[in-house]
Amino acid sequence: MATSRLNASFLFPASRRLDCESYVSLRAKTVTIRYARTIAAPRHHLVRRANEDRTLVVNAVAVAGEKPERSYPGEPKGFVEEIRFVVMKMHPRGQVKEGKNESNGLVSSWNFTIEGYLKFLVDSKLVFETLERIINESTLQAYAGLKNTGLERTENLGRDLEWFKEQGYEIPEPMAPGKIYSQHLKNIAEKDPQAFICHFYNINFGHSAGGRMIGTKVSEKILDNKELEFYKWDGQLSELLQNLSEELNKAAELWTREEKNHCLAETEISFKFYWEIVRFLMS
Ligand code: HEM
Repeated sequence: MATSRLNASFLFPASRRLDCESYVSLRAKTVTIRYARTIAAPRHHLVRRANEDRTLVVNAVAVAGEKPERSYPGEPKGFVEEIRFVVMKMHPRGQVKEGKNESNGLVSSWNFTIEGYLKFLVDSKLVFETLERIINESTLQAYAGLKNTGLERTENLGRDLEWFKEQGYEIPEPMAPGKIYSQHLKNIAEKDPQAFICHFYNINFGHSAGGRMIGTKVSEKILDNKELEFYKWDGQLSELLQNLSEELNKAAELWTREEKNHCLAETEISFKFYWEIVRFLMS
């Protein structure tokens, strides 16, 4: 019999007494158990830790001959890799190759205009602003590690828009795609942290990947290679992203498989909503 590390999490009704052993024999491995309100912690020799955030970590004994649970693409590397896998499948193939300079794909054929780019920047600012305000003002434990990641973009975008204004351009008001996305974020922020965190991941990582690639092309084609603040970060971007990945993986460790799947399912909404903003760049 072997004892192995855990990745499964399990929500059980506070009213029911937990029968560790029967659960363990179903799943084997170590199990994280979250519960909604204080209950008598199950007195069982398998309980390793009962902490303030109402999580019990249990070492379970693997049952001989038990089939391993279904694993999800990316799962062994952590939950962020799972979301990444889902969102990458939503990208048309050419887009990713283009990002790696392997093809002259979709974005290269777009005829950028300052007018379209300004709409894109204004709506992006509204979305980042909403995302960042929610995280900063929320008292939800799930968002605690997402404050001050160094990836915040609102102020930088504000400086860029100021620069365009100084150049004599009129800054448009936010349009429907930005307003709709922002409203969606507000709607889910308090009641659905798994969905909200999906957007948090996609917006931050999407901007640092495809977003930067698009920014470079816009800059070359219509801004005389001017590098905007939107694409500048204090410190190493790779490090900031790595830190955020770790925080997101940590948050997701407390989720049930159903909650993780719910987060993954939100990816499609995130991609669609942000895509509507990216579309301002096509003309
Ligand atoms: C024209 C539109 C887009 C282009 C050209 C594009 C391009 C790219 C490229 C080149 C990568 C890097 C792939 C790699 O390193 O293997 C990437 C990654 C990614 N994209 Fe997009 N993308 C676009 C739209 C979107 C949208 C609408 C979203 C969702 C909000 C999104 C979210 C992401 C995410 C989350 C990643 C993973 C980043 C990482 O793990 O570092 N992308 N995209």
